[in-house]
Amino acid sequence: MDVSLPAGANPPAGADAVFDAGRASPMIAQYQALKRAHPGALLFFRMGDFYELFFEDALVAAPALEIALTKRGRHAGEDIPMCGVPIHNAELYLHRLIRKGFKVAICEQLEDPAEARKRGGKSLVKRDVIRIVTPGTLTEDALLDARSSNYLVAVAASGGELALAWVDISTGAFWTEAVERAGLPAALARLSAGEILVPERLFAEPTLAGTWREAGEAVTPLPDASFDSIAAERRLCQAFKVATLEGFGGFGRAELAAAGAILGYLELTQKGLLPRLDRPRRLESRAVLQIDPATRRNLELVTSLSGSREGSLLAAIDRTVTNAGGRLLCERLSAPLARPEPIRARLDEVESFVESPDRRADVREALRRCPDLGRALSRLSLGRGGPRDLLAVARGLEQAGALRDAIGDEPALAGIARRLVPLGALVDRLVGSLEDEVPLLARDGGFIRVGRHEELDQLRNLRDQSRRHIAALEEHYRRETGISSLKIRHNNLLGYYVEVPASQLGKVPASFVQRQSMAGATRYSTKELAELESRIASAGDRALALELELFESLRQEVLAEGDAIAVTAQALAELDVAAALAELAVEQRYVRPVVDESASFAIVGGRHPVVEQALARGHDSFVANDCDLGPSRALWLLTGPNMAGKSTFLRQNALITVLAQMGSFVPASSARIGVVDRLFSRVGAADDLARGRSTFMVEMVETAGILNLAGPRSLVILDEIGRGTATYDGLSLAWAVVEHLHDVNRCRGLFATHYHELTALASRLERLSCHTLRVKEWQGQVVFLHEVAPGTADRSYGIHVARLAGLPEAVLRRAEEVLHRLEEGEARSAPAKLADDLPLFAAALRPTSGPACAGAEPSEIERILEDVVPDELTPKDALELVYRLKKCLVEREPRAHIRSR
Ligand SMILES: Nc1ncnc2c1ncn2[C@@H]1O[C@H](COP(=O)(O)OP(=O)(O)OP(=O)(O)O)[C@@H](O)[C@H]1O
Repeated sequence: MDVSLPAGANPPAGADAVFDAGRASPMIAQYQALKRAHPGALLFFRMGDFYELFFEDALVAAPALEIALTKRGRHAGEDIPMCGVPIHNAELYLHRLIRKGFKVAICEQLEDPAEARKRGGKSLVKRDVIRIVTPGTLTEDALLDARSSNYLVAVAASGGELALAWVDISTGAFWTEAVERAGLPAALARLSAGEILVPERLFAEPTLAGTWREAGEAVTPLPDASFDSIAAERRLCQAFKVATLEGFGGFGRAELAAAGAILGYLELTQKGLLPRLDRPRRLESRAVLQIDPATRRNLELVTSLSGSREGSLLAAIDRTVTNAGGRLLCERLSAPLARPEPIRARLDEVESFVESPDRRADVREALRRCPDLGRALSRLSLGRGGPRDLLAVARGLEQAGALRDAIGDEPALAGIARRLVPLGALVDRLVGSLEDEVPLLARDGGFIRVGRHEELDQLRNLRDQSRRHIAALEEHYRRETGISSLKIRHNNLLGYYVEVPASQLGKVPASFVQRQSMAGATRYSTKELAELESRIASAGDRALALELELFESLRQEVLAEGDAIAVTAQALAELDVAAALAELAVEQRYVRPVVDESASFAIVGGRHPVVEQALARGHDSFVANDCDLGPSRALWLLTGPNMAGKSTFLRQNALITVLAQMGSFVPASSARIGVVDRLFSRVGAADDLARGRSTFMVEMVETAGILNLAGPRSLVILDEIGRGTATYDGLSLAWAVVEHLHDVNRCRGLFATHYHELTALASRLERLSCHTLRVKEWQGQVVFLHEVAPGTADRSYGIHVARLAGLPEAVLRRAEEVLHRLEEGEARSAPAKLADDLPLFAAALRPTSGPACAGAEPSEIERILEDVVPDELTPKDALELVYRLKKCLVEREPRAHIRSR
């Protein structure tokens, strides 16, 4: 959509006190004072029907908004740069600026210019900032994504503890969580916050620099004083009108500090107005499945690698019918649980809907009629709501009552049913007071039902009759003057006026007072018209004022039930998610998983939820596979040709775990999962050039994170570790990583590799077993069966895949020739012996018997080794020796660093 503002659309200069030359004019002084009070935000300075931006703000905002940069008046001998946006579609521009990471202070006129004029000729209109719009404090539908939560997060530290607090002010959800340092990136990635408040001291800590970088634009550093835990306690007590926080559960100092910082920031940005918030609740870190940012990205849980929702797991499983349900599904997918009991409770809810299709259909039908209760309530609480929000509350509550009846006495849904509070009296009052169709903004009037309020009805009649009087007056003037084309019109400048075309001017009576003459017509005022106008205006104004009063009293009635409405909104969302997951389960043939405290991981007939649906669209079917990572075979080494389905298999098991632990049925014929506490996945490789990390570096950083954090309850998915470097470095690293996972981390895991040499490890590591993806060679073609079976792959068929990809035939033939020779050489080097040759260095240093090594003369490496007396080497000598040998190898035998497959 083109939202650029034509240069001429700015209001004329001089509409308010002037921006004049020389000293700061009163207007500039007012502007500059407001600007100084709100550093770090662009100032939207209200002037009539526009928000204007001046000086530096104009220079920054004009290109960001793609609107014309103009100038207005002069200051200190220079033109003042300016740009502006019309208020009627200011939200559009705000949206653009917020998206680009700006914060915007909205400065309004606090009085009518006429009132200012009454104080004397050049008096300034009073203005002040009424709100600072920041990415974490949005409430408007136009600025928010309807189907994802928008969190404002604060991170705080106290006495060595670290904690988070977060709110979604568009629904009032308020949480705290104590986190370990190592768990901070995972917690922040889970929340995917719109804005993260960080004390300057933490922001400057070098060990956290990577975390803040990861969060990017969202981070807002604030003075350390904003995170004072004593002040925080006071703030929380005030906000929730309690004398002590004891009843809220035991918050740590850092949690208090973070929660207090959030309240402080809300007060600052909302200018003292606090939205309705739930009482803060503590989330225990161990209650949720820990998923670090890289794993989250790799598994494409809520967005695909390209950043869009399309292609993600969320898009594949979302069958919710309300926005609130969509948000809750997204939250649950981002934060699956790590305790079997609450998972089972969620699964019970889903199962009850799977088993009763009729109830499911009825509930989903009723939910479709449910507006976004939570967001409507939040706007009303901040004074930003309108009649449509009141009506949304009424309709939502009405449906809540209907849904409670539809659920009946189903035991699995009793917990939800109890929280659906229909508030019948409030609904009756709202529905009785409001028209069926109401305007968005209260100031537009016309939303209170006719017949509801006697005085209002009288005023409206008066106003509407007056309008009929205008029509009658027009008719009267036409007859009296004989000017049939005479019209009575209205604009903001002249009010009501009579317009006569130029050709008829001779017939205009003397009593008409000329106001404005234009090319084709002349405009007049008359005494009768002025009187009528004043009657219309006063009746209209009084009617509107009365309607606004009635709106305010309805708003207060709604807010008085705010907590009950918020609870109902949450219950409706939970109902939507349960019914939607049941719909998905039936549609996609998912089964209820068993999630318990055991150490099992037994998936029978597992499928990849996203790939399966994609294949189905092309009428292809997905080949189901089993995966059993029970205690005696917790680690699988998966080999198989390119394109055989290794990555798909790895991911599907991680995704089945996520689905099971978020409380969803899973794509399998049966699944038993001993609850997983941390999920790690390193799949694929991408450069992170922006952060100066190469592909290999990214791979190693992520692998380091896994080896340091994975424990016996973790599930680790590793795909092609080590492929980003020279063969032997890569193989050695992969080798050592598998050993570490097996011996030290002792986690459940799947490790896919093209280093077939690694399969030799199975004979030494008791819980490691080898599996492969089967292929069939048929008439010179390779057929991928996508079946996982015990065993190892003998070839990678990389050249076959390259042929499918369209590499030139000459290149393919040459590659086949090289492969043949390399394989001949490899056969003679007996790589399987590697397993017996630990430590690894010995294996890596043994000269290969490829063509480049086949000389009769002893090689340089052999000569060096001949001179070495191992017992006389210091550790430093040994290390230098390794470097020397390695250098020789690279100089003499670059081919050894080509991957041989
Ligand atoms: N179980 C399956 N059933 C049907 N099709 C599958 C299955 N698994 C994978 N595929 C198809 O095969 C394609 C390749 O799968 P995948 O990327 O997992 O292979 P890979 O073995 O990891 O390949 P590479 O080693 O080249 O990375 C997928 O895009 C998918 O379309």
